[in-house]
Amino acid sequence: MKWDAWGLAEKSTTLSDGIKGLLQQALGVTTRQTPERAAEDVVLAASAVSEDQLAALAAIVGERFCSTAHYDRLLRSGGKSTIDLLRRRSTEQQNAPDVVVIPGTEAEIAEILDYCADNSIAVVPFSGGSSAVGGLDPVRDRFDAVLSLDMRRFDSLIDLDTDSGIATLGAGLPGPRVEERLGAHGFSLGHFPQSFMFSTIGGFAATRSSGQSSAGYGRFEDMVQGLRVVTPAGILDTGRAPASAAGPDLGELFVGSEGTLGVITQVRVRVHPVPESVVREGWRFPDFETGTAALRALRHEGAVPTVLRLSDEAETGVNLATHDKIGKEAVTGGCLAITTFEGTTDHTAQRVAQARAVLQSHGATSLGEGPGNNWERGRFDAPYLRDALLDAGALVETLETATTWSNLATLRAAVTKALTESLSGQGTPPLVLCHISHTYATGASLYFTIVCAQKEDPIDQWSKAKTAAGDAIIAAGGTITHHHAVGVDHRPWMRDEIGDLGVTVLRAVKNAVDPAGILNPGKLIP
Ligand SMILES: Cc1cc2nc3c(=O)[nH]c(=O)nc-3n(C[C@H](O)[C@H](O)[C@H](O)COP(=O)(O)OP(=O)(O)OC[C@H]3O[C@@H](n4cnc5c(N)ncnc54)[C@H](O)[C@@H]3O)c2cc1C
Repeated sequence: MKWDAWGLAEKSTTLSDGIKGLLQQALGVTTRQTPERAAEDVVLAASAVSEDQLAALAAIVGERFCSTAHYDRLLRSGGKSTIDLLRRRSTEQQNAPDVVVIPGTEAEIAEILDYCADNSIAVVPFSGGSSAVGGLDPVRDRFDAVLSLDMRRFDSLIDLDTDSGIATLGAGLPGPRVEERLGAHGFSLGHFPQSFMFSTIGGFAATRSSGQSSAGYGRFEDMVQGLRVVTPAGILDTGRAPASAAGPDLGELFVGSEGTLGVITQVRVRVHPVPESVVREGWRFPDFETGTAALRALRHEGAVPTVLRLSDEAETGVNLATHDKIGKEAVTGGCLAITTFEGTTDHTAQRVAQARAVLQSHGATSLGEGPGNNWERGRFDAPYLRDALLDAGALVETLETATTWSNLATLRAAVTKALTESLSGQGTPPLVLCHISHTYATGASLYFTIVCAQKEDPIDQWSKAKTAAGDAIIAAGGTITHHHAVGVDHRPWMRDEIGDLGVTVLRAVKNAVDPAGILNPGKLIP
C-alpha cells in the first residue's frame, strides 16, 4: 500500500483534460500544484520510545520485527480516509506511532501488552491500514508513547473443516490471499469490500465490515463463527457451536471493537463452495424511488441476489458505478441497478427468473449483462480515482449510513441537504451522489460520494461538512456508520447512537479486559 495514496503505484490513474474541464465548469475545481513528495521529506515528530524500551520490545519479538525507522512509522501513521491522505500531503510535522512492532505469536502479543501497560505506551492494532474513520490515528491520550502492533505475520489458513464449511483464518490475512487459500480447496469466503485488495480478516472483524456481496453472503459478522482475542487481561476464545443459548454472545462484543478491547488473532468463518454459476445483469429504473421500491420487493419476496445495488440519478449520470467510463456510455436518464446471482447452476437460474419477474413488475428495464460486467471489472478501483481527483484540486470523500425502508427517503434528503448547505455555504457547491449497496429485509444502507472544489484548508472544509452530515444522520434517525466503523471520526456521535447507559456498558467491558486503557485510546468509546 502506498504511504500517501491508495493501493499500488502502478495502478494510479490521472484525469483526462475533458474531465478536468468538466470539473472546472461544473464545480469550479482548479488544478493545484502540489508537488509530489518523497517519503523521506515528510517531517515526523521524533519517536518517544527510549533505547531501553526499544531493546525490551525487540527482546520480545526479535530485532527485525521492531522498528522506529522513518518509513515504517510513516506507513502506519493513519488509514486511508480523505483526511488521512490530505494530512500525508502536509508539509507540517505529522504524528506517527513511536515504534512499530510485528509479533508472530499470541504469547508475544500478551507480553507486548503487559510491557506497554507497565510503561505507559498506547497500542494501536494495525492490519491492512485501510481504516476510513481515523481508527489507526496514533492517539497518545494520557500515555507517553504509541506502539503500532502490525498483525501481518498472522497470515495462515489454520484449519478448513469442509464438512461444516468453517475456515479458521489468521487475522492478518488480506482479502485476496483468503480467497486464494480457500479457492485451492474449492471454497470461498465471499467478503468483498471495496478495500478488499488490502484489508484483512482481523480488520473485517474489528470493524463489522460489509462487502459488496452482502445481500447473498451477509455482512462479516454474519460469517463469524468464533474468534480468538488476546486482551491485557487474558485470552478469550468465543463461539463453541454454530448456535448456543449460553447467555449473550461474547464474540459479538469483539466484532466491531476496533482494537479497543483486544487484539484479534484468529477468526473462524463460515465459507461456501466456489460458485458454479455467476449471472450479472444491469437494470434501468425511471427514478430512485421506483428503484428503491423494487429492491425492497426483492428482499421481501425472497429472490435475493448475491450483489444488489442501485445508483441514484446523479451517480448514474456521471457513470460512477462503472467509473472507468465516467462521462462515457452512461445509462441515459433514470437510475442504474446491478444484480449478480451466484450459486449452483440450477439454483442461480431459478433465482434469476424469480428476480427478473419482481424487478420488471416494479418498473425495471433490463440492460443485459454489460453494466454488471463493467461494474465487476472496476469494482475495487474507485479509490484510485479519488487520488486522481484530489491531485486535480477536487475535494472528494464518501460517507455511509443505514435506516429502515420507511425512513430511507427522509434520511437521504436530510444528508444531501446538510452536505449541500455546508459546502455551498463555504463557497464550494458540491455534487452529492448516492447509492444503495447493502439491503436487508427491514431496510438498506445509503452510500454518499461528495465532490467539490478544494479550498485553501480542505481538512477544515471537509470537517465542517462531515459534522453537518453526522448531525443530520442522527437527527433523521440513521446510524452514524453502516460499515466504515467509528474510529476517531464518528466517536462524537457514539453517545447519540447508543445512549449514556450504552457508553457505561462499553466502558465497563473495557475496564474489565484493558484496565490500564492502553488499547487504541481515543477510538470508538466516548
Ligand atoms: C477506499 C476505501 C474503501 C472501503 N470500502 C469498504 C467497504 O466496502 N466495506 C467496508 O466494510 N469497509 C470499507 N472500508 C473501510 C475499511 O477498509 C474497513 O474498515 C476494513 O475492515 C479495515 O480492515 P484493515 O485490515 O485495513 O484494518 P485496519 O485499517 O488496519 O484497522 C481498522 C481498525 O481495526 C483495528 N484492528 C485491525 N486489526 C485488528 C486486530 N487484529 N485486532 C483488533 N483490532 C484490529 C484497528 O486498530 C483499527 O481501529 C473502505 C476504506 C477505504 C479507504
